[in-house]
Amino acid sequence: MNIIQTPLPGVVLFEPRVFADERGFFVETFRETWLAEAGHHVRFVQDNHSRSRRGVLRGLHYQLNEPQGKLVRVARGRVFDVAVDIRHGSPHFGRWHGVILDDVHHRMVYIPPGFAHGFLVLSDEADFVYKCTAYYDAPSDRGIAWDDPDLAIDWPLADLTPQVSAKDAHHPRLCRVSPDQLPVYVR
Ligand SMILES: Cc1cn([C@H]2C[C@H](O)[C@@H](COP(=O)(O)OP(=O)(O)O[C@H]3O[C@H](C)C(=O)[C@H](O)[C@H]3O)O2)c(=O)[nH]c1=O
Repeated sequence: MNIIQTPLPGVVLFEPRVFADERGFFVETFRETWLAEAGHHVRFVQDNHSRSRRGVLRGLHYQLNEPQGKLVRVARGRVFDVAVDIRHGSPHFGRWHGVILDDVHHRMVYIPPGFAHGFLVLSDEADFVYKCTAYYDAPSDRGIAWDDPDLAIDWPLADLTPQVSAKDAHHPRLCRVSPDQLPVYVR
């Protein structure tokens, strides 16, 4: 397993060893020790799985109460995955990092609590699976505009027109979110 600290502090890339043979492949997708090795002492309490068609963009989402850390990966397909530091008081506030996740290299990303998260599906279909460090709390589910001009996320749209949910189409720009509606940066 390669553990790579990304240029966005806190966001970590995991590159597992993939064992391919004539039957197919085998890959370990989670070890509790990986997170500790990466400097994150967290416990996961919920697993999620979403399936999306090409061009779907889910995000940018975050949870205000009990912010969720997420260990994300693509079980099938290919996506462009983005994390944004939106923690009020963070020295990296408003910075984003994007990475391709797919079912060839099986890379995973850990996104700490307090970051907004989203992804764009590049394959015909994508099964996106992830572990969360806190339970889903619908009342405190929040979002940031995926196309926020201040974030200027370089989504690999090419010929894609993003398909976003009605909810995701109406999230505010980060600059319009009051600080009390943002996760707090804890040094
Ligand atoms: C996230 C979640 C959703 N739901 C229910 C609520 C809705 O009735 C339905 C679809 O929810 P939503 O449209 O919020 O699903 P996504 O757009 O995939 O949201 C996720 O997408 C981005 C990329 C994330 O990082 C978050 O994990 C999460 O916000 O599932 C649950 O019951 N439990 C959950 O944990």
